[in-house]
Amino acid sequence: MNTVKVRNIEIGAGIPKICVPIVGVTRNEILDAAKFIAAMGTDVVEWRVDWYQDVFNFDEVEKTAEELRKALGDTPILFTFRTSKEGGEKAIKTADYVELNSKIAKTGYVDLVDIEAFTGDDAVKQVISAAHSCGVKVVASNHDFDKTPEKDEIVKRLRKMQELGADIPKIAVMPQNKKDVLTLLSATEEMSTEYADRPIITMSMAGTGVISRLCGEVFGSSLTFGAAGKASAPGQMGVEDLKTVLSLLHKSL
Ligand SMILES: O=C1C[C@@](O)(C(=O)O)C[C@@H](O)[C@@H]1O
Repeated sequence: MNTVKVRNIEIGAGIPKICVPIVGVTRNEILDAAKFIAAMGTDVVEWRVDWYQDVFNFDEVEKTAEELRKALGDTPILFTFRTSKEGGEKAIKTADYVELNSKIAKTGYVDLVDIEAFTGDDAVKQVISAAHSCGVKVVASNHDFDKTPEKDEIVKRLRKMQELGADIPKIAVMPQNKKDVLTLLSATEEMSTEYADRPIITMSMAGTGVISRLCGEVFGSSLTFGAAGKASAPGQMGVEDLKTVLSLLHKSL
């Protein structure tokens, strides 16, 4: 199993890494959140840029990214535009989405970019190759905020992300009952032991799915999202509690 190294964090090795999202609307809100998170300490920060009011002005995005990098020191930054069709705040034209992700990768201010895997294979490959050409890693993602697909379908999507060349395949699904959480965990176990040659990230959302955000080290998910202030998705636990649970489990494994 290959791991993914970003700055001094090795995703896929040992205890699952904690990623804290920033969902500020203004530059000040974003930087205040960054300072708060930096003081608290986390493995990775996700900038959910779809929340940012100036996201369609790419020069402003770059300026904010530069400030964000300063505020976060050496903490790796994951840059994510979550589109409205996958549960995010805004819609974006595919050409702009590719341009935004490619441009931000080139700045050197971010370490990872998130590309929604079902944007279209050409667009996904374009972002992956732009990111890789400047040493930026790619998380390919897929979200279902209504339901949990069958196990085979979840595995199929994760495998497709790997085949497209993403460094880290990721899927977030909504459980309608407890069995759906088992389906997600079972797909995670199967993908990570039988098919993946790289780290993967999976989660079952909301309260019913919260267990899946804690047991990644057992079933094969390498990173978990935790909230510091406003959560970016249902079911995210506070970072301090998350750290406690992950380390308790780690000690007993
Ligand atoms: O893809 C994900 C996972 C997530 O949706 C979650 O359920 O924790 C939170 C998002 O901010 C992130 O981009």
